[in-house]
Amino acid sequence: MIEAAVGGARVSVHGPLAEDAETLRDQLIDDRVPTGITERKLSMWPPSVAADVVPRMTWLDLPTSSSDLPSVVHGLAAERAELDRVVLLGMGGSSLAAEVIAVAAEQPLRVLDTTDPHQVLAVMAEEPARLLVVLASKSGETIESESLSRVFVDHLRLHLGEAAATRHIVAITDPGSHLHATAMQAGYACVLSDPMVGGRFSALGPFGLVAPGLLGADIAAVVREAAAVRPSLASDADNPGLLLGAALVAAAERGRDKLLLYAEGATARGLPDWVEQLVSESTGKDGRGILPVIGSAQTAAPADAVRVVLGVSPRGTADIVVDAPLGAQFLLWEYATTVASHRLGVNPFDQPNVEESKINTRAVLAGEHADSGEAPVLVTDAVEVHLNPGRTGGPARFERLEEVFQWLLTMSEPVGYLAVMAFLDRSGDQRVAQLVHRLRERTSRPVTFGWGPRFLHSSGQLHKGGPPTGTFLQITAAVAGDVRVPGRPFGLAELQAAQAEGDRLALARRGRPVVRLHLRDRQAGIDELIAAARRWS
Ligand SMILES: O=P(O)(O)OC[C@H]1O[C@](O)(CO)[C@@H](O)[C@@H]1O
Repeated sequence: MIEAAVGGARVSVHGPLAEDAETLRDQLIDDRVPTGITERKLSMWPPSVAADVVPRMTWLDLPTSSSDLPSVVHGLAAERAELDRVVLLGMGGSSLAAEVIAVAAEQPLRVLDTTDPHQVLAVMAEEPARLLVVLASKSGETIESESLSRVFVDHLRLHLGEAAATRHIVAITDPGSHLHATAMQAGYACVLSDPMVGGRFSALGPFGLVAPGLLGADIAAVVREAAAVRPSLASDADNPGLLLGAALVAAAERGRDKLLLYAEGATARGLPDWVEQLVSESTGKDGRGILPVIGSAQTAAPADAVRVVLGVSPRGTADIVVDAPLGAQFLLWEYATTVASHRLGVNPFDQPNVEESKINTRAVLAGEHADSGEAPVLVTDAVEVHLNPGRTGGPARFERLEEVFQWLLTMSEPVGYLAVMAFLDRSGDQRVAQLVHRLRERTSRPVTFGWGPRFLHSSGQLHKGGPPTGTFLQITAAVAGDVRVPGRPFGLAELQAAQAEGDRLALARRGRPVVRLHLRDRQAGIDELIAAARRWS
């Protein structure tokens, strides 16, 4: 076992990985990586990315530069004390950390990082007079956030009147964005972010802190926890972030490039989703990358995976344990991901392949690709099964849903993974997770799960840009009622369907196996999937 501890944070590496991690850590020290990162040296990075990477290292300053933020947020909250239902509209890095902090603080933050009309309608059904809506988008242009902003601004104005609605809206964005201009014009409270800090590295800035702070979470403590470990990042000894990065890379370099992430204890409960975005979107490109797999029920990790526990490991079965207060977890993982990206030779701050699905989505919305939906290869009472558009190989027909599951698992052998992507309501359709449990019981391969379109801003980058070993199961569904997007020619249901189709086309274009299960009736369809999975096991 090898460990590094500082400021209440402790990283330990166990079993055979410990020796490899120690060797690699020493090599990183010889290469002067700790100061290379903290002193933002261009020479750390391949020349093709260095000029882009180095100016984006200001996330290292957030433990200091965010020290005034808690009092700003406190002021905003005090002026809006009666608005006790906080709704956060934002994708990926603009909402994931906020959700983690709110979960740890047991504050009921309503996060809408979706285009699912059912999930959105459930929040719209709440009393408008109590809503405080946070519009969170660095760019101000992300289609989900922009559409949801239109929906909620219109909703508040309709119920409260234009003048009164203004107090119910807080914007978080980069200076100069379209959202910034709108906020200024409309008189919304607006908290500006550092434009050089990328979304997934912004946990300790306004995107992570404002929404939970408005609900009363102790965000000053989160900043302090990060500040306590910040000095260690420049040092060779007692640098837990360096050991974590070394362990991730040592494992990946020996072919163990999947992280089975488990959270232990209330503090870390929401953390795996945030780590998933950070690691997969930062490293998953140029055919390389580390695949996080959250909360797998598998007892035996496949040979190409390492087990990572966030919190105190009770069973001693982990390869890596990161036991730290939340603020320190954020900073250590950001640093370790930067170390891993350095070693992999990728730019941690871009997400080139997310764009592909976005372009396809816009094309689908514009009516192109109208013929991409080939005839289903199986139709049951409530489920249609579609294979890759323009696919090569694979069965021409399936007789039963079980055969579809079996085929997908076979396609993920021997070194791949199966990604289940559900474009459903993550509050109302949670039962679909039972299907994932069954699939995990039937395979030794990693099975990931993501809600669409949320995962598009997380593991979606790695699906397309990372190692080409994924097999994909997409679940889409009919909607019972749509939500109109004011000023746009589409509603949320059409947008959600176009996002699923856009991503399916991007995956299929790479020759990856993709099955789409379309639920013609949501609840009956989910019932059928679960029943088929049970019959099969
Ligand atoms: O804050 P924005 O600009 O709306 O972006 C949201 C998310 O979309 C991405 O840019 C791409 O997935 C993420 O990196 C980011 O966190």
